[in-house]
Amino acid sequence: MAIIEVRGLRKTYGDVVAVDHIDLDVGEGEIFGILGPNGAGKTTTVESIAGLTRPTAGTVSVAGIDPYLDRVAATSMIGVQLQQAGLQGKLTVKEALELFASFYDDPADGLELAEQLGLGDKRDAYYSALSGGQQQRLAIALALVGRPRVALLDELTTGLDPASRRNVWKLVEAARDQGTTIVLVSHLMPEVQRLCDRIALIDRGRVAALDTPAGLVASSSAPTVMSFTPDAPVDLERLRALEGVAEVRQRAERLEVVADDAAVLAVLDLLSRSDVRPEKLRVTQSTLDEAYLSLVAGSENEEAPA
Ligand SMILES: Nc1ncnc2c1ncn2[C@@H]1O[C@H](COP(=O)(O)OP(=O)(O)OP(=O)(O)O)[C@@H](O)[C@H]1O
Repeated sequence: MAIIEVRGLRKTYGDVVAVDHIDLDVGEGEIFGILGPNGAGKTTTVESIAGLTRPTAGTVSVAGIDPYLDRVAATSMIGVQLQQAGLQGKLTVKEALELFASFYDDPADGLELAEQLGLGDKRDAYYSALSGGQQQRLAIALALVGRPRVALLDELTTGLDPASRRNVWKLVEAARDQGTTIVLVSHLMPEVQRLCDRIALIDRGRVAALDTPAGLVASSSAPTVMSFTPDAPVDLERLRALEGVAEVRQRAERLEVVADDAAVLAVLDLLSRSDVRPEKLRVTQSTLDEAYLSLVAGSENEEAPA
């Protein structure tokens, strides 16, 4: 069942069309990822789902309410981590967690959450005295402290160190296991691949693709590359003639065969019938990174994710 329904969402700022016409359904209990180039409209979409911005056209429903019009219900149901938390500098970590917990009926233990995010020794520190990464971890804690039905996490771990990133991933998974539906924006492919059940790829204000991480990889045109050292001469023309083989390259004593997934077995079969052993065989499947780049190819925006 969809807990978030976005229909025909459009948002313009003067002449700038931030979101063009977006339809999305996010199922209850899902971790749903939003990917896309800088300026594609991801934050605007998340802010619309949070009810923080008024759509120019279209509708947003979160558990049956309009989050822009019904602010009271939205605040008690949705936790939001924005790129700019905009907290008062003279609020301590503990005070901020207590304040945000007070918006919800059944909040988690804020200090325990702070501990899990490595902020245990910063409980009495002012927000303004935290480092950028610490402020970001606090923003994640504030989004999750209410055990909200829906958590919206924008640029989840951008700028966090690898250990903190893994802690955040565990927390996000734990929140989902406790029933929170999560929408996250990220530029980090390993993060999206590990966490997300489905991904919407947003490009120039529209949904360019929507699938599971594996589905996106499979549907992209990014190829598989087989690389091996043959122990005997290979008839390269016969290899090139196989269906699904796009290219055969000789790299010193190694051969690289660029092919679609289905052709891999045909290549191995031909080698076997020719009595050639493919030594040190490596098959590099296309990654989500490559799928992303092939799906947004042609975008006027040159910027790509890290
Ligand atoms: N308040 C605003 N006023 C004017 N233009 C805006 C405003 N907010 C966003 N935009 C424009 O709308 C477009 C989409 O912005 P948005 O922040 O949604 O992109 P994004 O996909 O989140 O980008 P990023 O990955 O860089 O965070 C951009 O062209 C941006 O300049």
